[in-house]
Amino acid sequence: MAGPAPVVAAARTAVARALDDVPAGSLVLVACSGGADSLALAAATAFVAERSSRGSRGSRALRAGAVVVDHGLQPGSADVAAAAAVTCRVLGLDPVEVVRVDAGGPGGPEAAARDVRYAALAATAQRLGAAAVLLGHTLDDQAEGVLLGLARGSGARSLAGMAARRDLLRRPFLGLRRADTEAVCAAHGLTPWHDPTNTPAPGDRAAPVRSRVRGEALPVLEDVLGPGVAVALARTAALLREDADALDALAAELLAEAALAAADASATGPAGDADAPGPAGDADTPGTPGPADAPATEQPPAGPGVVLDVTTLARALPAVRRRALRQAAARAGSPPGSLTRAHVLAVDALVTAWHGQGPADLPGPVVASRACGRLRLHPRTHEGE
Ligand SMILES: Nc1ncnc2c1ncn2[C@@H]1O[C@H](COP(=O)(O)OP(=O)(O)OP(=O)(O)O)[C@@H](O)[C@H]1O
Repeated sequence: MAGPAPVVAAARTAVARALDDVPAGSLVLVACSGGADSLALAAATAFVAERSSRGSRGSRALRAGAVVVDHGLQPGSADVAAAAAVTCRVLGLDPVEVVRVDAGGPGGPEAAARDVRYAALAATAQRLGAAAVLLGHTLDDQAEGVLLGLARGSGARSLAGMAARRDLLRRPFLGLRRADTEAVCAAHGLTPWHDPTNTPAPGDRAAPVRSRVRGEALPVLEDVLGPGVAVALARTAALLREDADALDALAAELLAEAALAAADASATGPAGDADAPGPAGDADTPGTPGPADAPATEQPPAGPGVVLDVTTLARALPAVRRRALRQAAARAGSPPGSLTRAHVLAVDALVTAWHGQGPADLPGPVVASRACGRLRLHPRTHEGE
């Protein structure tokens, strides 16, 4: 007997690999919108769970269910969600839950819907005791995100795109194309729902920007640069993920080292010699602490927050140091998504271009200030400090 179509087999293999560390007996949940990607994922996951039950002495090795989130943003969304849930049950997934959310939060409709969706998926997984939540993002989704990130001037972490695994979340289809998931659905006789906002009319400036990247920008790039642009963008994400992971690890080490050095210095008394401004107009001189003439009244930073040794920070490479400062700001209470490069450079200048400038204001609100060879990042108090 002929086996499944190659694309069906590829989808099943991708799901099985994504779940290879999930303990026997676990429940895994497919996040299903009813679109082609997540319906194909539901079909592949149902197969993998069913097959896992055959080789495990009667007890099901894996249980697979589904969560359908109804954002209530479009007329008929409840019907779309109900239809997706029915299809998931027919495929053999159990339990299947429809979760209604209120997507009217801040940040624009797309961002708000995404935030409440992820929160609903996490809450449902916790309530049902699921070991993993599977998402249907494909290589094309990854490529679109990288292109958007490039156009917005993002750094390596953002260009690294979506992780194949992060906490409970798994994205088995990052190596599959959107056309593959359509083909998997067709092979199973499934009719996916096509979200009308995903296919806006050309030039529709009111359409979600990601849909326009998908429908207009990427096709133009493929036309000009040749086919393979999406694959190349996804490869960029994979390469930068390795780089960003390495740099983040180095930055975390630097942060720990700089915090330890600051604590050691505190234990041995105020430094008092590293904070006099350098020569006037010398703001770009990197990493050169000024002469030992700090005002006698200056005290080392006190109170809560993150305290770091400036000399340790100044020795590091800019890419590592600026990441460490970003991590420090986040630790002090700055929402990472709100920290711009300008914010990070302002804190970096306190380390490498010190000329007695005042504190740097960061989102949170958090304040970064330098005194006695130490950099302190802390939540702004109501006294305005
Ligand atoms: N309403 C929803 N309910 C549950 N999961 C969802 C929902 N919307 C999206 N997801 C999950 O997030 C993934 C990516 O979402 P995105 O909005 O990019 O969907 P998409 O590209 O339209 O995918 P699909 O074809 O699966 O709808 C989906 O494949 C699915 O796993």
